[in-house]
Amino acid sequence: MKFTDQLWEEALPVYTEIENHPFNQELKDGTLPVEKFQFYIYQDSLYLADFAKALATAGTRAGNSSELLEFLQFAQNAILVERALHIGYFKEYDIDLKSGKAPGCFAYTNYLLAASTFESYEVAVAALLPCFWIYKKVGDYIYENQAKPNSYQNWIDAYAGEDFAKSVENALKICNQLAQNASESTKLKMREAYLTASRLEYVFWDSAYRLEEWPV
Ligand SMILES: Cc1ncc(CO)c(N)n1
Repeated sequence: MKFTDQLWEEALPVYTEIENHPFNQELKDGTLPVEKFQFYIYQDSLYLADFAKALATAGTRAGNSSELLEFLQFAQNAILVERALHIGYFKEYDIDLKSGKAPGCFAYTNYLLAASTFESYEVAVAALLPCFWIYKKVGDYIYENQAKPNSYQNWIDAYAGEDFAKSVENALKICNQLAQNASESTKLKMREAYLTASRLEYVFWDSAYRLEEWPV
């Protein structure tokens, strides 16, 4: 059994909650209120800017230049997706750019930045993996079950598409290679990091669905 299969099995209850979350169910059915999607897109633009930094940072800690290159490409891609959001959705919706990160986005981005900086490279990679893998699974699930036409088609196509699938495959491969050479204690930390980041993926969607605000 691959290490990533073990990760998937352990975090499956979290993934199931993500798939069943009203945000993703309504996105799939095309009934998600546009206000919630706008909130999500704005939060996601803030997320992607930090995600790119976390990816580049993890890359600098890789043991070889091919993994460094892979992570720099992931980082570049996150920046390009962030820009595309601005060119596309930000123009389409009149998004308020001033409110800043809601607590859910804040928790997730800061976790990824901290993990990529202060944890071992192996643990950093495990923390970054759910961003790829969960989005791929959610994208495929929605694509296969979606109502047509769907006003969120661009978003669905981005994550169910082949380019994103390639990145996910590469991230999984790196994670499995690292686990093969890792100690038991490192693998335990990798599993914890994967689970934590999976939970934060849930928190991020839930935050958007609730239009989350700081309590004070
Ligand atoms: C919150 C979140 N996680 C993962 C991705 C995919 O990179 C994204 N765009 N946003």
